Amino acid sequence: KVQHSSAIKKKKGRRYCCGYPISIFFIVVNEFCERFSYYGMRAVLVLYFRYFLLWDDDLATSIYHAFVALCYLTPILGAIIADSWLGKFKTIIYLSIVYAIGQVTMAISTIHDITDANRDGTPDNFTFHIALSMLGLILIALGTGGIKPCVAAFGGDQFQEHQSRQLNTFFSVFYLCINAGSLLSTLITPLKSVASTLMVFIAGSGMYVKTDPEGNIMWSVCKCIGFAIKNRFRHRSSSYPKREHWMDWANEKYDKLLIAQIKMVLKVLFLYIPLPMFWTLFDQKGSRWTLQATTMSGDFVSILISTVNPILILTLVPIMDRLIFPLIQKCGLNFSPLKRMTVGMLFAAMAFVSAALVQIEIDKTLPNFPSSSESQLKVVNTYSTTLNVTISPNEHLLIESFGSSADYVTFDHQDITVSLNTNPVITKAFSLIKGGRQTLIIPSDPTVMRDFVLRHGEQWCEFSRKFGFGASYTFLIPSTVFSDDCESITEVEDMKPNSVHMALQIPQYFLITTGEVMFSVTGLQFSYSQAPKNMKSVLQAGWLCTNAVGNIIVLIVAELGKLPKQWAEYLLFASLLVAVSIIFSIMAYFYTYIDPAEIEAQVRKEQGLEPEEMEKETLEMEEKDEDQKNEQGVKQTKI
Ligand SMILES: CC(C)C[C@H](NC(=O)[C@@H](N)CC(C)C)C(=O)O
Repeated sequence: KVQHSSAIKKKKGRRYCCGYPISIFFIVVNEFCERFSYYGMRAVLVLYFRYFLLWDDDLATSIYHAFVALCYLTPILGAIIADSWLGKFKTIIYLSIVYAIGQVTMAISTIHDITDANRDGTPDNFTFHIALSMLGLILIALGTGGIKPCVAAFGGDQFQEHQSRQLNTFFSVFYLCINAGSLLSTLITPLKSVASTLMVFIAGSGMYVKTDPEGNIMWSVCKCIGFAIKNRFRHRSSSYPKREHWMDWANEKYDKLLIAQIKMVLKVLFLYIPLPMFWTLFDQKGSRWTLQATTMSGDFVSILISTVNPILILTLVPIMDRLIFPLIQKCGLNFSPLKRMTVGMLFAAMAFVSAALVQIEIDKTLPNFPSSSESQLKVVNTYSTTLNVTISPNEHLLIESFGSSADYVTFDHQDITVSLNTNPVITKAFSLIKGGRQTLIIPSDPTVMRDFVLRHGEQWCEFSRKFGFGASYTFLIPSTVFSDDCESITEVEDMKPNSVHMALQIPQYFLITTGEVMFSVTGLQFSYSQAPKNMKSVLQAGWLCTNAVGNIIVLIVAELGKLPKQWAEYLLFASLLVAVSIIFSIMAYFYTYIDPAEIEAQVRKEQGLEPEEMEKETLEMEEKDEDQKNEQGVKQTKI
């Protein structure tokens, strides 16, 4: 009772603005700064691996995905610390310090002068830099992941039970801040942002509602589940009467309230099983879709593509919240949170169908590369006259001087003989590389061959033309050329530039972001509303874990190899998500929404704890009155 009254006393310090507790301002600004720091660092991480640590593409991508997965696994640790030991407020403070140390460690690891004794611009001891950066990344993952479930749940704690509308708006604004932070971080450098994150959070210290942790709750949960399983196994004979729920087998030893709370959490966690599939598709934005963009044309659009998701979130969240959802409600349709999440999944599946269609368009324009048993050859003629080139047995090409064969010629054998109609006729045998592309250059006259560098010292030729994305060229430089006759240099296009414009990716980004708003924002709210009071952070962590599992699936899929056609892989993922969303909708159909506070009150009542409950209710009523007075006070002051 003493502990309870002290919690209520703290609640009485609440201050309001427009019906919202002022304390949430500090929490959303804190989230904005944290995401600014996280995404700013993440944006340059692969580049750091690739160009500073000199790792290859595969290693850089794998470590990057492993880091992202770790960031969404550590929430479990943060939630356990918060709900069982330190409480959310202190956990956020301590883990933010760990986060800041991680960022500083990471920053130090990028200073090559530390080990560059000979000052040649490259570090002398890569092991030192790798070890330091890995330590930094682990600390960052611990910090960012650890505080993530606590910040969302701590924000939710600032509201009272009758403020469910404000609570939903809070989660939407919270999501907006995540994306505003990430958007800004791609535009400006995230300098000192972890320090600001911490300072903003501490600034609101006096205004927060801080609920105390209830002992080592996770340990009690594990012991209770373990006991229920053991007890069920001991009474497996059919002579024992069945119990309504398998957790009821813990009734003999554990508190009914704890059992009821575990049941609530398990019910939601079970519902989460199919959800990682959504994130598997969502997270391919950063890998497969980015690779798809590299085979497309468009300069400035590439910047837009990297920021299109947060920009769309900033526009779609208010549109959905203020227009679409109320409109659906007005039409008398019950668009419950789980239905929204199912529709969100279907949107993500549609995004992948759109990606497949774009891929089919791209494939039409991509060069036809040789299969592993074929070889391809292009012939370039730098001879002074047009030549008739015969490639055995029956390929005849007419190539004018300083020109090339129209395209690569494909052979299903490797040994060829090339004959030229020069005087005398020249014939030469070649062995081509299997599965490769080669160019055969017919020299002008081997005796007068000379080197020419396109831009070097005295001799240079400037090309003002723009080279297309993805194209490849060969320059034919006559042996007689000097800097004043650049015109005689001929350009042969080996590979055509990409011609499918990046703007075609916008529909798939629009669809996946619409899906994200329906799925992710709703999932965040749902996880908070369905969790018992003492396990709010744990359920937030469970929700974030679905993202970690999704990322791990991406890693496995990338390692296992791909289908021969990329568009087929996109369609496969889309169909998998449709199948998963059907399973999820069936599970959702059988899920009954609960009010955890009401269930807890009911169990307490059954346990004969009415007096305390009544006292709490009375206190809450008093508090509600006081809050209303507060709100009116604010309004009157405004008037
Ligand atoms: C697991 C998530 C809820 C991740 C969430 N991401 C987003 O909101 C993205 N739209 C951001 C974008 C820049 C990829 C987060 O908390 O970062």
